[in-house]
Amino acid sequence: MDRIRLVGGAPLEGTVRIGGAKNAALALMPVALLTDQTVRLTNVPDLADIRTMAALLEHMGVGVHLNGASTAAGRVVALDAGGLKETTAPYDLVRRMRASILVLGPLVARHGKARVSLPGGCAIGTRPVDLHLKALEALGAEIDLREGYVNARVDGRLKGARFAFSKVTVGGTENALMAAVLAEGETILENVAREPEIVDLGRCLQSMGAEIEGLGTSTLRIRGVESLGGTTHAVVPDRIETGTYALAAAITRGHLTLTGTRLDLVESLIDHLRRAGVRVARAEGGLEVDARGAPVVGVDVMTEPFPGFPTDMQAQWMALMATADGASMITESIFENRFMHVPELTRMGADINIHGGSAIVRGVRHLSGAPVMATDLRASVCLVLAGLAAEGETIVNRVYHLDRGYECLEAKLAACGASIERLSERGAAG
Ligand SMILES: CC(=O)N[C@H]1[C@@H](OP(=O)(O)OP(=O)(O)OC[C@H]2O[C@@H](n3ccc(=O)[nH]c3=O)[C@H](O)[C@@H]2O)O[C@H](CO)[C@@H](O)[C@@H]1O
Ligand SMILES: C=C(OP(=O)(O)O)C(=O)O
Repeated sequence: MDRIRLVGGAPLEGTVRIGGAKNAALALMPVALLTDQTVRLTNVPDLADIRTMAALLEHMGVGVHLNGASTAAGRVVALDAGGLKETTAPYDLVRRMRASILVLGPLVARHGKARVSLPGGCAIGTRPVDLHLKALEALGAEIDLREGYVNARVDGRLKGARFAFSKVTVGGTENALMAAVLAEGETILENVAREPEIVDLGRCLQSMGAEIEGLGTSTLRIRGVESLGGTTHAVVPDRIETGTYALAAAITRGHLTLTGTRLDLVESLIDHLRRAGVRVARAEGGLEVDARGAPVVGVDVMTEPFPGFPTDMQAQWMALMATADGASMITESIFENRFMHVPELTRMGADINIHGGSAIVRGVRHLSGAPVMATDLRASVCLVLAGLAAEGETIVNRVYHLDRGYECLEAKLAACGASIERLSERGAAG
């Protein structure tokens, strides 16, 4: 299994190009199931999760064409569901990636049936999909759970309805939205997620002929149409990749320009960074993060649905706070088990205590490099950030987590002066 070797201490300096958002692309790819015309996505990141979604769609008979290697403008993926032959998402593919559940809404809306393996929990929490199912039932789908699978069917079309989510859910909103666009009549979805990935999904659907009002607000009004056409759509920039590199600049007290991204996607994070003492400014095609000479101070955060501070940035923020002046409290309100990075950061010399859903972090003068391992994507990248700031060598194990969400992580960091390399299975640099 590959590992990442880092030697910390160098302030990063340079430019990083931010790719398209993994979490937007994972919702946009199943959109192809809603039409028999071609859906062409640009700015698609080259990531393990994208390949898993491509494999799942191919298994169903969707033609998936990647334009080869990544280019400066990201990958183009063309999806064609004209020859769909299968409406089952098998356990073997779903267990590799929870976002596979996003095929459920489109399948039942356009093909009247779907059999999708229940994704189950993962390292960060139990992560039920009850609200996805309730929303689809409200639209008239008959759903039963058997042998670990969700079986959904409807005779004819789904029917528009009013449904209020009891809790804000990104995936639940995406599934309901993709189902409602082909339902008969009007659907009103209340208390929906407002994440930029939902807005991106909605805009893509609109470009295919869907009638949606309220994108970016907590109520969506959808007038169902009989069919949707093809489209070409550019995936929104990845705000979590943006935030991660912003914190790489901050934790190394360096200076990075991030291109291909937008400040409005990361406002809450930027607000917290500025309060910590880091300078952030809009730059041509992106933003500039300057922490040179900054005495980074402790700032509390609480994770919340967008536009609040993202749970997917909580671990990286903790790495920064571990090296800040003073103490901070980090409260995780979305997932019940998202502090797995704490014991590993502690092994690197961080001073962190967990009290229920909050962690008290007391900044230390120096972290020290160590062999570390994490059980999820953002926890793993938080250890990379800690390693960039630590004295000595850090080895991050289980790199496959990083490959789910960060394209060319080592190359992007090395180009800005980090001492970082990937060690292949046999220990040679690769
Ligand atoms: C592929 C993707 O886009 N993943 C993101 C998505 O995950 P995902 O869509 O799985 O996260 P949700 O927004 O659905 O989860 C939010 C909370 O709602 C709960 N819940 C969710 C659905 C449901 O039916 N019942 C229920 O109780 C979850 O357990 C969690 O506590 O949003 C999360 C929250 O911003 C991010 O951390 C993930 O990176
Ligand atoms: C939690 C994440 O992804 P997923 O929902 O696919 O597990 C993430 O991107 O941080």
